[in-house]
Amino acid sequence: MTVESDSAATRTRAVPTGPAIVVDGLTKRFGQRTAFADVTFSVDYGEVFGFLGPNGAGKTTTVRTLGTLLAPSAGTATVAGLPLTEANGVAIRSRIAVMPEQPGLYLRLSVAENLDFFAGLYELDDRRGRIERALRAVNLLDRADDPCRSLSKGLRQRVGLARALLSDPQILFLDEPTSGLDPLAARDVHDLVDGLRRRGVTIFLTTHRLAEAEALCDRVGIMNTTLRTIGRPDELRERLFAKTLQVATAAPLADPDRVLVGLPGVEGWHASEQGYVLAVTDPDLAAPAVARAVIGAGADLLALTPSRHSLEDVYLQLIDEDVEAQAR
Ligand SMILES: Nc1ncnc2c1ncn2[C@@H]1O[C@H](COP(=O)(O)OP(=O)(O)OP(=O)(O)O)[C@@H](O)[C@H]1O
Repeated sequence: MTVESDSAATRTRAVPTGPAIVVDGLTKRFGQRTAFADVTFSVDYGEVFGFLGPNGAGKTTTVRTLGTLLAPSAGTATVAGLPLTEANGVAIRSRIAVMPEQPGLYLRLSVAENLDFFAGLYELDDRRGRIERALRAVNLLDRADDPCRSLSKGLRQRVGLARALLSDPQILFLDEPTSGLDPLAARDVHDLVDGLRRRGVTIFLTTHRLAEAEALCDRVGIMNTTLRTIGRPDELRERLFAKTLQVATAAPLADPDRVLVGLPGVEGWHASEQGYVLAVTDPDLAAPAVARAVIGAGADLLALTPSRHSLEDVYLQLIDEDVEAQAR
């Protein structure tokens, strides 16, 4: 089944629905070294999927494998509706694009000349039209004649993105697209990724920047040779961390058990530096009852704050568990 949508380069084309990528037990070894093992997940068309993990976790090798640049050692995958086999390599590559960490541009050529060179290499039709649409998609039309040598790292990254968009891919693999960029240039890339998502491009994004993944990605997978977890950022937070309410009072409660135990949604409490940490089933249910009880007990309530765990907390928790397991 297909639905109509704008393409990455503002042209209307059909965007397939269903899984864009299906990976089942995929493994890649280089001799004795295992780059990644027994990885299973799927990504839907139109999703922005974040692939996170520490250095050496196997992210780039996974992208290179799904991008048909490396053959898997075991397992199966389907990419853009086609089984990942050597025979399907050309057909898969015509439906996807991979933007590596280094954009790999010819610095002496202009932006447009670079894109023309790659459009020729990929044997694409309508080169002028494609180049114009790709440049428009990354807001670089006005820099088309500038030599790439004269561009900042952030702008070169945008040219790399334009290069990846030339073939109007269904799936775009972005490997560390903001690596080495300053926060403003990184924000530009984020805005572009967001724009591509709105146009229905499926994005597979590897990154070390957890705030970036949290802001951009519908779901994330956390890798450390094997896939440690996968889900929406809020799901992962809920799965890993208990919900709490921090209660700050001007002075300690005379009898915290009498005030806090048995309140709706409150499962337990312990003292903290600022006051009390309450384990709760639902902070929205517990907070009003806690506020009434604390004030009712004659205490001055300074703050009532639900716990906030970031994707970074989830990541660090999982990776720390791996480090501890290896140390044992
Ligand atoms: N061509 C290769 N030959 C041998 N080993 C390799 C090769 N490519 C990658 N590896 C190994 O596979 C493992 C995974 O590497 P990979 O580059 O996929 O990790 P990564 O998660 O992308 O890391 P980073 O965040 O540092 O880019 C590493 O141990 C790496 O040394």
